[in-house]
Amino acid sequence: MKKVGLVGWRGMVGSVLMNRMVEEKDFDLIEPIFFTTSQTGQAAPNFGKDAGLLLDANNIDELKKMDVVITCQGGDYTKAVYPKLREAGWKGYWIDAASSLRMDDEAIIVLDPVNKNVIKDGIQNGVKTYVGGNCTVSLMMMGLGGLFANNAIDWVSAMTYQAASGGGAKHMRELLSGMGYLNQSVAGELQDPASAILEIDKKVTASLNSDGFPTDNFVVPLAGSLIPWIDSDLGNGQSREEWKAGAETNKILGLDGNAIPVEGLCVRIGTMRCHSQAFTMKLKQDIPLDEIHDMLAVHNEWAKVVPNEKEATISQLTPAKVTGTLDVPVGRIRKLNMGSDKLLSAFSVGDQLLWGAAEPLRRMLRILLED
Ligand SMILES: NC(=O)C1=CN([C@@H]2O[C@H](COP(=O)(O)OP(=O)(O)OC[C@H]3O[C@@H](n4cnc5c(N)ncnc54)[C@H](OP(=O)(O)O)[C@@H]3O)[C@@H](O)[C@H]2O)C=CC1
Ligand SMILES: N[C@@H](CC(=O)OP(=O)(O)O)C(=O)O
Repeated sequence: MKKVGLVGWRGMVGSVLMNRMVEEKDFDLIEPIFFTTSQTGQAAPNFGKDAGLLLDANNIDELKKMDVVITCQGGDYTKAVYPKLREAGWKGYWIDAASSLRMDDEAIIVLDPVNKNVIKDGIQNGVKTYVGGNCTVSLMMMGLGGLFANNAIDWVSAMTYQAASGGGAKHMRELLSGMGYLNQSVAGELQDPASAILEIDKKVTASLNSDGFPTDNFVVPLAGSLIPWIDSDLGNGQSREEWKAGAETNKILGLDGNAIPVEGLCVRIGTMRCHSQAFTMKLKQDIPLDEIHDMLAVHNEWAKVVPNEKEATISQLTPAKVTGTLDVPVGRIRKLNMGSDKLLSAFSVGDQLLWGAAEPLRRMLRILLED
């Protein structure tokens, strides 16, 4: 049995990963060893198997004993530990949720329903470092996988609606605190059906901009507002989150540079853990809608085509419906009335902690175990 070191298992992404590993009985196939950066020596969690005590996640000698290390601990941890581990001669498999190593030549971005061939080639060629993709990129590729696989896309613009969870657990809490703060500020008026809506709105706006509104994590209000910037400022008008779309999509597909341009604006909105995206695509040729539906539906078992009708859309294509599931529904598929039959729109929703973070890592482990 392979010794698998788990780092970051009690964080938000790590907890989702542990749940999925239990559901899929992955622990039956491995010898799990749990690491921590803060609780060395305490009892390890028991996911159906006694795993002794927590080991120090910065102890290179202990990590060196692992066949595989899976980390959801974050980029700073990866930057601090991964080079030392490799310099110490460790030849094991490193599976990582953080973005730090994604674009390194020695790393493959994993999303096996889309790039199993790239992963298999990598294993064959001795690649030992496998990194999960950015959440919006992975979710776009799960939803539109059929079009990418058929080399049907000339370019795509992805306008995102990203959930608070992308920032981490504290950001989710802040969103809820903000919602509560706004509600409290007009609780009395809401009880009274006769109260004037413009008075309510005035109070809500004042609350949004008041010093008491919780903004420690997002810096500005999210509840009752939105934030059209995610991740750092690259200085060229683009956010790092927007840059990832083109860079990672092409790397996942094993294409050079920006072979398929992917561009757009990334926006944080007040949802908990589902990222949504509105796509505008130029197809390489005019493909009939029913063929597009077929391509999307057969590509992977999680992409679900939603008919472009009001009832189906509002009941199936929302974070409320999708949260906690592996489904990636894709709807609003239509040719845009802009003078070309090659211009297509689509909208997708997906749980960013599942396909956007934990699931590709879990499946990468499975691929290694089955290899
Ligand atoms: N959030 C997201 O959407 C995505 C995140 N990622 C990557 O995953 C990394 C981890 O993200 P995320 O899971 O959100 O981070 P968390 O902040 O939830 O967890 C990170 C670590 O914080 C430590 N920690 C300290 N206090 C607590 C506590 N009370 N409960 C749980 N853990 C605690 C744990 O380490 P220890 O046990 O060692 O103390 C834990 O592993 C990110 O930095 C990013 O690189 C990737 C894709 C998406
Ligand atoms: N940046 C994403 C979450 C994330 O962690 O992305 P990445 O793994 O690319 O750093 C978001 O905020 O929604």
